[in-house]
Amino acid sequence: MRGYLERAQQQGVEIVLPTDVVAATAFAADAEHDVVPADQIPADRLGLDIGPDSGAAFAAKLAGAATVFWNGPMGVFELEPYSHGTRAVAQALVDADAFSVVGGGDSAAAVRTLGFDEAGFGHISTGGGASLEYLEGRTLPGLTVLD
Ligand SMILES: Nc1ncnc2c1ncn2[C@@H]1O[C@H](COP(=O)(O)OP(=O)(O)O)[C@@H](O)[C@H]1O
Ligand SMILES: O=C(OP(=O)(O)O)[C@H](O)COP(=O)(O)O
Repeated sequence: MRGYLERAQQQGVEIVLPTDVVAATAFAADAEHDVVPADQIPADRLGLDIGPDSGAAFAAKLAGAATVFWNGPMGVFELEPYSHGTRAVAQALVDADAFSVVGGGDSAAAVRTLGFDEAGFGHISTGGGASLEYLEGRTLPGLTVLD
């Protein structure tokens, strides 16, 4: 992780990390959960979503973007208490002028499960890792066959 952050800094790429996290006592919707600073998750808790400050910060960054590629929900969106971070990012994409691509089976499911109109996004693909490899310029066997 630190290696990635160093490489990004060297190349002038900004990485925005969460500053707060929803920390729960168990992987369950009815578990006790609180928002804590990202670097202070108690040892007996699980971080299951980004917190509201992070959601707002991510949304603010997305508001000014021209193109957004979204791969991966912000938390365990399937459980309501931990769906708010993912909802904040999805709403930011809908509100932004950016061309947005949602890539990933779970990200695509999140957009639908949370009730967003798919028309609010530029493109939704079930391919997550595959989409990223395609953007890297790698050859995808399935596409090669179609050529
Ligand atoms: N903090 C977390 N702890 C456990 N599971 C998580 C956490 N955050 C997200 N998840 C789960 O990971 C899955 C998303 O996987 P991911 O590979 O990131 O998405 P995609 O398929 O869109 O690429 C979802 O089922 C989500 O509930
Ligand atoms: O994007 C996905 O996963 P990934 O983000 O782990 O690559 C999809 O769930 C991949 O599903 P598939 O490999 O059946 O096309």
